[in-house]
Amino acid sequence: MSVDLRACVRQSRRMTTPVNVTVTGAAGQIGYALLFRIASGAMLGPDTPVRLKLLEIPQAVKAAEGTAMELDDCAFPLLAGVDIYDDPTQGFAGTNVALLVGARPRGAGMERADLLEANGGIFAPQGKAINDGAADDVRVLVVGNPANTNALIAASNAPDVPKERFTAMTRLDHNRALSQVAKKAGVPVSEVRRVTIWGNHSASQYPDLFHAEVGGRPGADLAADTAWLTGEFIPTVAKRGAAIIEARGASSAASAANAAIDHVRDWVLGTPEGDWTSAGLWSTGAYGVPEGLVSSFPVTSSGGDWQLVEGLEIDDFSRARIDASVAELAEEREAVRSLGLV
Ligand SMILES: NC(=O)c1ccc[n+]([C@@H]2O[C@H](COP(=O)([O-])OP(=O)(O)OC[C@H]3O[C@@H](n4cnc5c(N)ncnc54)[C@H](O)[C@@H]3O)[C@@H](O)[C@H]2O)c1
Ligand SMILES: O=C(O)C[C@H](O)C(=O)O
Repeated sequence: MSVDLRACVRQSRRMTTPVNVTVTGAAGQIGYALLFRIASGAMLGPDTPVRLKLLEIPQAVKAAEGTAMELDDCAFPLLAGVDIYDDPTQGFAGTNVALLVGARPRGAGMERADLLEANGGIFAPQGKAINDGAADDVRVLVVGNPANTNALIAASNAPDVPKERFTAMTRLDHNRALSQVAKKAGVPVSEVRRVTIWGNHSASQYPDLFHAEVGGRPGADLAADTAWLTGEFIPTVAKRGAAIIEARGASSAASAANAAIDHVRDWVLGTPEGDWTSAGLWSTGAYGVPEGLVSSFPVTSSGGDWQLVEGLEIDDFSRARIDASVAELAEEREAVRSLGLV
């Protein structure tokens, strides 16, 4: 019998029933930065036991076993067990939270969309396995790139799971925007609220300050510095992934894992009063984004569900940028249609 995830979290606190969390790509860079924090309680709260289900390709199972040994060695009080699979059907059986990280990262000079063909094929079978075997309350976060379109592929292959349970990660972009704004304004990150990432997790994304509040002042005051907005802020946030690959020689890992934790924690436990965050959601047509694209929107969460922040005024400057990113999402959807993935 299925149970609602929030009820499961509440029940876990009383009875130690673990929440099943599947992490794909568990032996990868992000997996290594993610698993220990999930097991410590950072994602589902300090009283909720978790059972980790690690899904890897056969060649990486041994490395995943090493990570599982280290998880054991941490003696996390909340960790009820770790199982390792190389078969999606088993990896997603009974799962309540699925973090789809496993996919190839881009290298220097590539765009995330260049990964569509290499990675797209991973998400159709995983969507089917989630459809057939996950718990009825399953919540899915796609991290593997191109994240929005991979979420679209997974959701399209899971016809029995409500579309709103499939999300793509733009929380890293959101957090990057918070930091850039805080630095510019000389305020702590905690004083930056209601920033929005619109569109695709790609260089076309639009980080929007026009509804933000920064140090108690309207974000529009900062955005009025057009040279900074268009010459620094937007490109710095949108191209940060490439800048990190260039500097580190590998794509972001700890910050991506942190963003995944933030995303799921807020989804399950709720967003703070008076603020919102950004997440890639299946569009129902809001803000002119065509239905059935997975696009980033401003969202709050309560009761274990995302709610779109509605009624924001979108001026011509923002409209053009949202439209450009959404057009890219539509192109990616056409590309995966032609590959037969949706
Ligand atoms: N959305 C975001 O903000 C964001 C941020 C950072 C990275 N990413 C993406 O996350 C993905 C993972 O990045 P990484 O740095 O951990 O890469 P990585 O190469 O270090 O690890 C990827 C892991 O996935 C595994 N894998 C591959 N195919 C799999 C499959 N079918 N099932 C299960 N596991 C599979 C690999 O064996 C490997 O261990 C990349 O696509 C990267 O671009 C997204
Ligand atoms: O940019 C990448 O390819 C990795 C990731 O999506 C990021 O934003 O850091």
